[in-house]
Amino acid sequence: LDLDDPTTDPFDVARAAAEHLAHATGVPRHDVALVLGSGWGGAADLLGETVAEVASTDVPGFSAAAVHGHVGTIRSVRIGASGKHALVLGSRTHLYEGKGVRRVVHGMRTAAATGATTVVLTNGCGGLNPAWGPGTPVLISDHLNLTATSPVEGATFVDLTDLYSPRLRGLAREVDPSLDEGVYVQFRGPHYETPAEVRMAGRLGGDLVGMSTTLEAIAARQAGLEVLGISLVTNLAAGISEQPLSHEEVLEAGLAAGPRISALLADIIRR
Ligand SMILES: Nc1nc2[nH]c(I)nc2c(=O)[nH]1
Repeated sequence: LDLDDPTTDPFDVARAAAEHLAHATGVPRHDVALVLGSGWGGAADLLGETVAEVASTDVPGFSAAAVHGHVGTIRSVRIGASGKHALVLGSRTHLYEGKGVRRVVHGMRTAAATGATTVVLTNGCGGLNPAWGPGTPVLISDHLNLTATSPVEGATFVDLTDLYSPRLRGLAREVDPSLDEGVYVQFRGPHYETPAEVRMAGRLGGDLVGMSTTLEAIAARQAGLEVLGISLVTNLAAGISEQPLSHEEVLEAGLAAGPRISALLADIIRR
C-alpha cells in the first residue's frame, strides 16, 4: 500500500492506518482529531489522559517527521469524563517538504477512517492585523488556497461552503467571546512572504498568512469531517510593522500564549 504509487487509492491507505491505530492504541473508534501546529503542543495534556502513543513512522502512509531527530507521534487521548477519544496528530507534513499532497492530508483521511466526525486544525501564522500581537489566537472563518494545488483527485467536485464550521466557531466563541476571526491564506513556502505579497494577501481579503491548513481542511471536508480552524499569530506578517520583530520575541510570545490557547482548545473540544 504505497501512497506514492498513483494506482494506490489513498483512502485504502487511510483505512489501513486506522486499522493499525485501533490495534496499536486499543481504542476502536476516535471521535475528534487534533492537529497541533506551532505553539499548540501543550493542548493534548490539558485535554485528558493519554491512553496510548504510537510512532507515526509505524503507521501506514505517515512519513518521518520533518524535524530531524524528532519522531512524530500519534496519541490517543481520553477526553475527560466524556469517554470520548481524541486522535492527536503530533506532527504534520507540509506541502513545502515535497512529499506530495497525499501525505499532507493523509492524517485527515486516517482520522475519518478511525470514525472521527470532527477535526480541529491549529497552526502558527503571521498576522496582517496590527491589533493581533504575537500570541493572539484567531478563529479561521474561511481560507484562500494560494498553493495552486488540491488534495482532491479526479472529477470530484467538493463543495467548500461553510468549510470552517459556523457551529464550532460559535462554540469556540462561547468559550472565549473575545476571539476574533480571520481569513487564512496558505502560501506554499518554505520562504516567508515579501512585504508586497503580504499586501497582496490583504488586498485579496486575507488576514493571516501561513504554510499549512487549507489543503488539510479541503481533504477533511471531502472525508465528511466537520472542521474548526484556529491560528496562533506568532508574528506580524512581513512589512506590517516597521521594526521587524526579533525571533526571540516571536518565540517567547508563542510560549507565553501556550497555556491560554491550550486551555481554550481543551475547553472547546470538551463541549
Ligand atoms: N507564510 C507564513 N507562515 C508563517 N508561519 C509562521 I509561525 N509565521 C508565518 C508567516 O509570517 N508567514
